[in-house]
Amino acid sequence: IHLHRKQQYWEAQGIPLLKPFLFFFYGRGRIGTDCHAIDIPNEVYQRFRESGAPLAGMFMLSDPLIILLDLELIKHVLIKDFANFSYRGLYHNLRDDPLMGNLAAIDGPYWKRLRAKLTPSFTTGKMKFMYPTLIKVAEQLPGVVDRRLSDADIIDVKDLSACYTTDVIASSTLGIECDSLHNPLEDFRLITVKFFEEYSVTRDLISQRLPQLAKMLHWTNTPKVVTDFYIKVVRDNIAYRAEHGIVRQDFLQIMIDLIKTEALTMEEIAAQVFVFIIAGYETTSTTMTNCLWELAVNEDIQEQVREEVVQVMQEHDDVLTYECLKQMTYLDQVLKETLRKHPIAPALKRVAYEDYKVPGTNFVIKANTTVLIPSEAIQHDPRYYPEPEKFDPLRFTPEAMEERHPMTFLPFGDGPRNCIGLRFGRMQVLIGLAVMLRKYRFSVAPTTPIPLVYDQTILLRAPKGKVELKCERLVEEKFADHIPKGANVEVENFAASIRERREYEYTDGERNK
Ligand code: HEM
Repeated sequence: IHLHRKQQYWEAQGIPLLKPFLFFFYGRGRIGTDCHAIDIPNEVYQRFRESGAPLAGMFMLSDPLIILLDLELIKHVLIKDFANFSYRGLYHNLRDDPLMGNLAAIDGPYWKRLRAKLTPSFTTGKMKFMYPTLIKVAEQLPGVVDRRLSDADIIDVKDLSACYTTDVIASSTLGIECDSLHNPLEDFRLITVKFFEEYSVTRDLISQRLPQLAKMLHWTNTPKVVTDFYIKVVRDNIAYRAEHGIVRQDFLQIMIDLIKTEALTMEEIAAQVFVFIIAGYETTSTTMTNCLWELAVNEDIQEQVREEVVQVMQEHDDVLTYECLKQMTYLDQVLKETLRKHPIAPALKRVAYEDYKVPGTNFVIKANTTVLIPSEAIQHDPRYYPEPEKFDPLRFTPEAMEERHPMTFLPFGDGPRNCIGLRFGRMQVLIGLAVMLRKYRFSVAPTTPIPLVYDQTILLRAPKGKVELKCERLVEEKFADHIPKGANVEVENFAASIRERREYEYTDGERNK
């Protein structure tokens, strides 16, 4: 009877519904093990996208879930009628899990106030200010890569990107120089990894659907050791700065300044620091990994982007300035195409605050209904991106972008609740890529996963296991410039002999296995 009533919810309105196979089960196996949480919503999108209906339905456990199909309706939900869709409806249990009192998880007036206070810390001006901090970390990359290449010509770009991102974020958020690039067992990195390792997609989905029960059971999303670590680091850091009169230009300082006008507790401050690290870590490191993977698979595109990086840097005395990044337009297109093909968040989530009549129709989205914007499915829709599995940065020339509806590209979400760290995340990835491509050539190794296999156990889209690529150090252009004409041949021969030797050692190593 319950199921029947629920199904009537859709049928009464004529909304297309993906009917469950049995009760509320779709017969696709266990979410988080056999399939990814986004697989069924993606199926709804694919099945009904040409039905003419602006939205379609399915069940998540026993609750109706709406999948938006129409781009104009998506624009209404994210931007024009945001006032009715400002809630994300994530589970939080602040009594047992104070770090979940963060900007991404909270809703309502507290979110609105906090977002307004934090937004000024992500302006272009603030990014320029943070730029040297990022460059300082990025400059360590070649040394680290060389060291890792000393006994193999294969590198796990996933691990490398994760270490780089951890160091950038620790330094720009808390002013901590954590150096996990040189020491991957650094506390800060291990604690961040622990958060992701202990995360359970099943527990998260159940707690979002049944928050009261989850609270009664004291369910938390953050392991206690992670909570204790962050609260201690933030408390010690604030006390140290106060004692020594230190004022730094990082995110923690912005929070310290906020205490003057907002009654924020230590837990609330730690929660914001925590979300910048958690939201910034997996997203940026995975984007960098995916991009290097695509460039290894598409070597012609890699050559083209490297040419741009080298040329722009030469115009700036071989220094990677902030202005360089703005001039590297092809690199930016490559990044956009990476985020189009591999969006880290495969869907955006909003909850209707009040009943909402879909403009131009008689459909009503009832209050408290969860609405999903299936960004990954949209970004793979051949109507907007022909041959969606092809990696083609030319889709993102200004002219090509102008021709598409803005809601066809949503890797950072959109509207007042979009990604607050968008500029910071982009800058971080672009710097990392420019530094790496300037010095190294990446190609497919026998151990490279093709295609990329996504991890089913997390809500984000990230590759499973290692992402190993063959990596070859390039001849230093500066060095080549300074040698007499004709001697270039010698340099090339030298480089070729190194390549050959590496090739030999690699195949030899493989044979010996
Ligand atoms: C390539 C990198 C990144 C990607 C792809 C990404 C993607 C996203 C997406 C899709 C959302 C949800 C937007 C929506 O619902 O409309 C989001 C929210 C958020 N992101 Fe990012 N992000 C990235 C980097 C960062 C960084 C570096 C930070 C912090 C410094 C950050 C902090 C946040 C926060 C705090 C939110 C929640 C905002 C709110 O609810 O008001 N992100 N991000």
